[in-house]
Amino acid sequence: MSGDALSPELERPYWRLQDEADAARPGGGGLSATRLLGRLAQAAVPLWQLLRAAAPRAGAGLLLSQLLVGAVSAAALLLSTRVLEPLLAGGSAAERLQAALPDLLGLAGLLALGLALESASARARAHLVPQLRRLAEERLFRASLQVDLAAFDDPGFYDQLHRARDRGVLHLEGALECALELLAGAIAVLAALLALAWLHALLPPLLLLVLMPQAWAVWSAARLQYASMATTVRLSRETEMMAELATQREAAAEIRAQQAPDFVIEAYARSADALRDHLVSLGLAEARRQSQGRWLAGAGLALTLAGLGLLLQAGALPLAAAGTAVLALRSASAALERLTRAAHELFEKSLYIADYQDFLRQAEQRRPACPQGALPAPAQPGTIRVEDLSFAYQPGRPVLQAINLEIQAGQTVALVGENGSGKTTLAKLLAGLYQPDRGRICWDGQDMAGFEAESRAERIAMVLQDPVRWPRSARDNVRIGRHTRPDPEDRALRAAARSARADEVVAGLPQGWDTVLSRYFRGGQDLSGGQWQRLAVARGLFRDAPLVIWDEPTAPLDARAEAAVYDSLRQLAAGRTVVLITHRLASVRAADRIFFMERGRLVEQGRHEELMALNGRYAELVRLQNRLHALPDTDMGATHD
Ligand SMILES: Nc1ncnc2c1ncn2[C@@H]1O[C@H](COP(=O)(O)OP(=O)(O)OP(=O)(O)O)[C@@H](O)[C@H]1O
Repeated sequence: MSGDALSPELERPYWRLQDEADAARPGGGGLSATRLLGRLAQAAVPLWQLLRAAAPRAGAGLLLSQLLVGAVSAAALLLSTRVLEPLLAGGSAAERLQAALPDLLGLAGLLALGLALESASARARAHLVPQLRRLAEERLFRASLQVDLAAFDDPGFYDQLHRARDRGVLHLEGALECALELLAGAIAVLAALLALAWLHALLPPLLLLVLMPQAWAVWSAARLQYASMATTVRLSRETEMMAELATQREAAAEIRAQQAPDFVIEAYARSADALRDHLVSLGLAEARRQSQGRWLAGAGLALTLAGLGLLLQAGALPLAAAGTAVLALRSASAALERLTRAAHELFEKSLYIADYQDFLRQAEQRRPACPQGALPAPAQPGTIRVEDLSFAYQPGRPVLQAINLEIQAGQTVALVGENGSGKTTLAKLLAGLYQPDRGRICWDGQDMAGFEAESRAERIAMVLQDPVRWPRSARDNVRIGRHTRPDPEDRALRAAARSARADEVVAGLPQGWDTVLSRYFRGGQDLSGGQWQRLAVARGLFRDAPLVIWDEPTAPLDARAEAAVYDSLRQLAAGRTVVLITHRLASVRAADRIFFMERGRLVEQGRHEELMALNGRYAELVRLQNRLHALPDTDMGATHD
């Protein structure tokens, strides 16, 4: 990676922020008040929906307590005037105190009520915030687990998912805090304004003289941050990428082997220095605005006090009301600061929340459609016929073209061909993981797209080329093949493991089947590539389905384990349909049918002997492999037959 700024491609995933920041630049529309209010409202809607779903009562209780806190503080302000009136009147101190006592007690009661409401609202928040996160996360995971597999091949969708996961959920949680702060601040300012309006109609405008400069300072600082958001995000991303490389377990060995620590540190320092300089200049500009705001607020305060003095002198305002006005001024200005800060933060978070919402909407559209009148798939998939099938991951770049083939029920067939010829893709279509762009796949004459997705998946066991290494126990790694299958005393589990020679792997683990297979956990254990593969094969065997699709099941296995897997495959084949993808042509000699693929097309098919007699592409590959293993062309070089 060069030290220069990242390529536009790497920045693009955060296009939303980029667009927003562009809009904030001169001529880009700017951060208008309507834009801000619109964004805040947009963020509030999903928050409110989540709150209602997570804990409707606690949510409503929280809102009510916030409103009551505002009402109590307005009442307390008004009562302060009545307390001040006798205190500022003539008479001895004892007489004045006695006259003020009832209202003083009332004021104390109101303050106590305010405190009780505050603590009730804090308790409700403590309940709500984790529940909100939990629900938001679950919605995200459910949505991503339910989308079509093809969605994961769309870089836009995949990026959106990660933005929603990495930032959306986190910011939703923070946004709730901000929204509550905003509400509390707004209610407190409103309460102060109402209380002052009650005392004298001229007091609210006087209060605004102090509040407006303060609001202006926070607002313009927010605009500055907003305008520089794209730069901040880009530089932070660069820095984070390097920080992640420096701390990742996966990269640790290679960084050392390539003697690259200095390279990583230098790359980190370049972007981190730029980020630091950018943040410092932004911070200084913000501080300038804030201090201008403070000076203006000071001037506003002087004007307000002068106005109060004039009202007092003219006898338009009693001294007690003037005292209350000063109290209201202090409380409103503190509340305004809270409010503007919360609004600013909520605005920033609203961008991420919009990402989260967009993702959920997209995911909903990407859910596989359940066809009207879908039927349960037959218990035993009969003859499988692929008719004129074509498929492309990206428009205009076909990976499979006009495939026609037939697999009889109970046959073991092999898909062979060079790298990238489309074998895995065809296997995934056979498994229903992708839908053909053209043509169809029929089970006993019925288009498999018309079967209920769940029941269709039930009939298929698939071991993929690069199986998932579940960071769970060894037992879970096998049982996940059919986790709901009752298996008293692990009998089926152990049988599957024996067939895949995974039992030997488990015997060497410190806690046997209960060993957690991940070094990320204390006491966890990692396995070699071949050992993982044995577990994956056991997983496929444990699944015990009538249609079995094996994609390179033995690639990383040693000869003994490979022989064991093929033995089990032969046993497994009885009564099942097996589709085997392999580059080891020796292992497909006994297949009932071999399909040879080339550049997305099916170019040859037949039994081994037929294809050898044809002397085409398959025969050429067989001869090549034999030469590699120094075997005569008549021999298939089977190591385990
Ligand atoms: N998810 C994907 N998105 C886009 N293109 C893909 C995707 N998966 C595979 N391809 C492309 O489709 C073509 C066929 O890939 P496929 O994995 O089906 O081939 P294969 O015959 O199984 O290869 P190999 O023998 O190397 O496993 C390749 O050109 C590959 O780059």
